[in-house]
Amino acid sequence: MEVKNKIILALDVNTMESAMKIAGKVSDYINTIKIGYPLALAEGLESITQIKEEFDCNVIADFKVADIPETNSKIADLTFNAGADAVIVHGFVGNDSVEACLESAEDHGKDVFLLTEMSHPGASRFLKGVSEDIAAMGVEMGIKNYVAPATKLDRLEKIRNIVGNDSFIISPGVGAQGGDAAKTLRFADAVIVGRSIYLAEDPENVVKSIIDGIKL
Ligand SMILES: O=C1C[C@H](C(=O)O)N([C@@H]2O[C@H](COP(=O)(O)O)[C@@H](O)[C@H]2O)C(=O)N1
Repeated sequence: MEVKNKIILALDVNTMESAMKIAGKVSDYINTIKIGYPLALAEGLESITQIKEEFDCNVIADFKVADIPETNSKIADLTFNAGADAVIVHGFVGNDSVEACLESAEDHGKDVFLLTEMSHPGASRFLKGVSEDIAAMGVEMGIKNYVAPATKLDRLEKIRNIVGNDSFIISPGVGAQGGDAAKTLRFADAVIVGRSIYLAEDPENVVKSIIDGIKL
């Protein structure tokens, strides 16, 4: 996935009106948008379709898919049919559940991002202990796209070392959660930014300053 300016907008607003407004303000700089439960539950899977059509952008559906294989297949099929280019899948549920999403992605010519470790403090209690195994499972399964935290650079580096330099890592936690874009991009290929952009008075200016900070 070609992510313009290495920035993915996490569009965690709960109306199409605000989604369109914010995405429109930054569309010159951002070509990849992550849509998760806030917008999808509020406005339906149609939100994916509309954003994709309006901005001709990459859409990553952040549904953190984590069910049994049969249900994962249904979730992934519905998500890709709505127009998503990729779906984020939890790895802790094991390879059969992840495989179900991979098969759906293959059927649709789309991608899976495997979520290895999360950016919030609570992830250290359980997920941290298995995140490297999850990354290793992803490698065994031939997965090339991963999610790993911008707030824990030591963990991000470990995940990079496991998945290799030819894998594509996107990292959430920049800005509102304390992560730094430039430092994160030492190990990741793109950063995910939500509140710092969509809550800003001037989202375009925030994006431009992140881009400047990355270039330094
Ligand atoms: O570990 C993870 C996984 C998950 C994800 O990207 O899959 N996210 C998502 O990334 C965005 C950060 O938003 P903001 O904090 O910039 O407003 C939100 O949509 C979160 O749901 C994380 O924040 N950490």
